[in-house]
Amino acid sequence: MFSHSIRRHTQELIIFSNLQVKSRVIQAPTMVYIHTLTLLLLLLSSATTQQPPPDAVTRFQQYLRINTAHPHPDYPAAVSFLNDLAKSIPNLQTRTLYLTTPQKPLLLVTLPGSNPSLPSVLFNSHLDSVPAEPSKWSHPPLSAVKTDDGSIFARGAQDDKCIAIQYLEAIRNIIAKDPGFKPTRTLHICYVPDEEIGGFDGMAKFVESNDFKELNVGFFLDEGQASTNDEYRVFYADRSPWHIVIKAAGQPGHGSRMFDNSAMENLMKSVEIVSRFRENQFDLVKAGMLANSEVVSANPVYLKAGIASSDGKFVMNMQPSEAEAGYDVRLPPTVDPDLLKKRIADEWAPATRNMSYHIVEKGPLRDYMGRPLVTATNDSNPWWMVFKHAVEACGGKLSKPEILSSTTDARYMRVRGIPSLGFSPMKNTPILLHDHNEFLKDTVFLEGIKVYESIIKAMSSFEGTTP
Ligand SMILES: CSCC[C@H](NC=O)C(=O)O
Ligand SMILES: [Zn+2]
Ligand SMILES: [Zn+2]
Repeated sequence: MFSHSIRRHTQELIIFSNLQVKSRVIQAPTMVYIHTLTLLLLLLSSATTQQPPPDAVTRFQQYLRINTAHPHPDYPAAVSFLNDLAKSIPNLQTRTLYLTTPQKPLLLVTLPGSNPSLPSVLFNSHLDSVPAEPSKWSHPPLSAVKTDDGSIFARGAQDDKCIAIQYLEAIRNIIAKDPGFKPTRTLHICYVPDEEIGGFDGMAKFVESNDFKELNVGFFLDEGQASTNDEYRVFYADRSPWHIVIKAAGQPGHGSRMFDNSAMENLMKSVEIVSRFRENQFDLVKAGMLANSEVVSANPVYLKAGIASSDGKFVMNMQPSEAEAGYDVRLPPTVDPDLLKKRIADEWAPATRNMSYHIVEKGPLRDYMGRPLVTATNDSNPWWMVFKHAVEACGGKLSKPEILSSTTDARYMRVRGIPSLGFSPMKNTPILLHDHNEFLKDTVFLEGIKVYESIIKAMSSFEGTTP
């Protein structure tokens, strides 16, 4: 029912966009003139826009210069660029889907396989980036400037515009070397909006659509993170985000009075308790017992209290009757969510201290069978074996598979039982996602293309049976 209404909505939007050109009656000689002019314009525009720039690194820089940072990402411009790029590669088909508004398109690129009845392989890259603070950067975040040592500075260089271009360049290279190349399984690439803000208008809508169901996806490859050493990192799960707001109510009164049960006192006791929990979790990491992404993180992100005065400051001689704190909490798939909920109710926000709380679970914790959202990285998962061998076949080394600290759109696949890995081939690279001065070296970017060539060939031509 739900997916039907999305589909209808999508079709309406497509029809709407086809009706943009207004019709009117034109005389015949004028018509010929207009046709010639149109043809000339078309030829000119294909010469200027269809022609890809000369090399992969330049194409990467061009993509980085399109502003897809929140809060105003220019998705149509990014999709138009990627669509042109895909169209410059033989055999690639493209489709633009509108799952919500015309401002949030999703681009689907397809390399058809010779046996379309086999489950397909889907590679993903999100179109959006987090914002940047230009004054804190050594080069403007949209400049994609390449310094003498080959470092390309731009917001999105690592997260995740590199993989967007690497996928296409890898296919370009495969076909250039072997023009008759046709994979067994169909390979799709999707470019989705809004991952950085939860994917609710992006991947979450896409997986509900008939367009997605028709792809019959058997394996999903998404973004990962850079590694600071010589091995590539690979991720088999994400932590799940909870946004928790803790509220305290309490006795108001004159700023000079001492009394029990003020809202601020109640909230601050909570803040201390959460901080202690955070410290205990972090100690496990510092002691080397667990990785960062294997513990629960609970980071305070805002505090709100006080009575505003007319000059925009706070009234200092009033103790407020309400106070609240916001937390970004991340749960690894190994943690029992009910135990954490009990801890929150009993310790972080006890009703006995006039506290209340609200948890927004920003994603599922279990798949449709009630299993934790993890992808097997052993020989029970043939996709894992093919992936691993493909990376090794081109000389790459993989470090021990990890849980990702943050959250990606892969959770929308794992919840459907689709095996999914997170991987961005960036080694010997500082981890700069969401940081100032995000950059990627041209040599690392180009080496990543070679890795994807190997992965794409192996995964799309894998003929074995899959669970
Ligand atoms: C609420 S889901 C947010 C997803 C986001 N992804 C990347 O940073 C993250 O914060 O991990
Ligand atoms: Zn990302
Ligand atoms: Zn990100």
